[in-house]
Amino acid sequence: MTASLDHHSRADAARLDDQRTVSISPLVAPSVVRTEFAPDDVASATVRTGRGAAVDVLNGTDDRLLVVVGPCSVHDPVAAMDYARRLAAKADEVRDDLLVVMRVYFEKPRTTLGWKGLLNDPHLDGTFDINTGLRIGRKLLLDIAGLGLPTACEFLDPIIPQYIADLTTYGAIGARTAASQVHRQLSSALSMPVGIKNGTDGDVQVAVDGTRAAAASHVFPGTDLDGQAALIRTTGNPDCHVILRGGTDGPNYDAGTVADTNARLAKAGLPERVVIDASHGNSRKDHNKQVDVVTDVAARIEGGEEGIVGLMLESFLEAGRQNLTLGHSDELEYGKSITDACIDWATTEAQLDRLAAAVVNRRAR
Ligand SMILES: O=C[C@H](O)[C@H](O)COP(=O)(O)O
Ligand SMILES: C=C(OP(=O)(O)O)C(=O)O
Repeated sequence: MTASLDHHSRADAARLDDQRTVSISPLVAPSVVRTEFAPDDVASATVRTGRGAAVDVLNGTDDRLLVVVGPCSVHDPVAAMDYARRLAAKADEVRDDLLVVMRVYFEKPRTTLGWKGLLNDPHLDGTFDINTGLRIGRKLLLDIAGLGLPTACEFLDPIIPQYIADLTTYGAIGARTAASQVHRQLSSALSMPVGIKNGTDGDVQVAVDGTRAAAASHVFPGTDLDGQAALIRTTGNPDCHVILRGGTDGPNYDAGTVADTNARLAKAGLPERVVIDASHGNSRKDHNKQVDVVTDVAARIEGGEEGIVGLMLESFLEAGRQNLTLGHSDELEYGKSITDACIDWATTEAQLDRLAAAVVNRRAR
């Protein structure tokens, strides 16, 4: 546009623009980061096999439960790998009954303000070294895939998937972006199953609508692997589904809401299946209440309730949460969340055992 403007118009346009932009600097291209951290055969097989298994569980051709479990956010790659090694061993132990996928969440959608995740501020000090964050994040996904453990990410910024989506087995669209057309279009392009959360106010229809929109084909502006602006044309994603996460009015993991959600999905011509998030509005952000959710849902599953295909848990090495003071990450307690409170490792193992037993008991019915 600017090239066709005369000298006066260009000067005028410059005065109209960049009134609040402090600086614009280069972002490393996705292809560069992908080349630096390329998947080997083991990592590729983890993602390919994990995605296929997740689709089978969602479609009911695999009778296991999908369990997406891990920290609310990753802030320390060393602790994340420590957790991943334990989870990989546990996942192997329960593999006949559960498909375990580790939450490796790098992007945090904030209610107002706060640390926005490892990709945005990897040094936890407000320096926003995103070029390093993208490399740290991708390397972590690669290292976890190398353990044979599939990973899940929330996708928030529409540019980010080009850097990490190829290593991701399960994607999520959060409660704050479920209504966003940008995120629905993005979901329609993603090569993995994507769970779309109900709204923070508890509105389930927004997630049903999002699932329907993401199943359709779209054409939208995005970026290609070289970081160039590009037009993206998609097929639509048939593996999207609703995640019930509760809301400001309280929990929504009850059988009535599950049945109502599945009825809404059927009415929209979509598969009747939901994932239940034991945390967030369903635990009223009290990590201990996640155990109540698992206990209740496990009993219902083994009792024959249909339509629940998976659960999501927020879990880390240590229980609870701690506050981050930017620039003082050396003061943080190892293995404890700096965003939402999590259940600890021992409690996590017990919940996985309980869910595995529910699947065994359901089979025995
Ligand atoms: O899952 C994480 C949080 O619930 C979400 O990012 C919102 O966090 P906030 O309300 O602390 O900003
Ligand atoms: C931000 C998250 O959840 P929600 O969108 O449900 O608040 C999350 O799962 O990390």
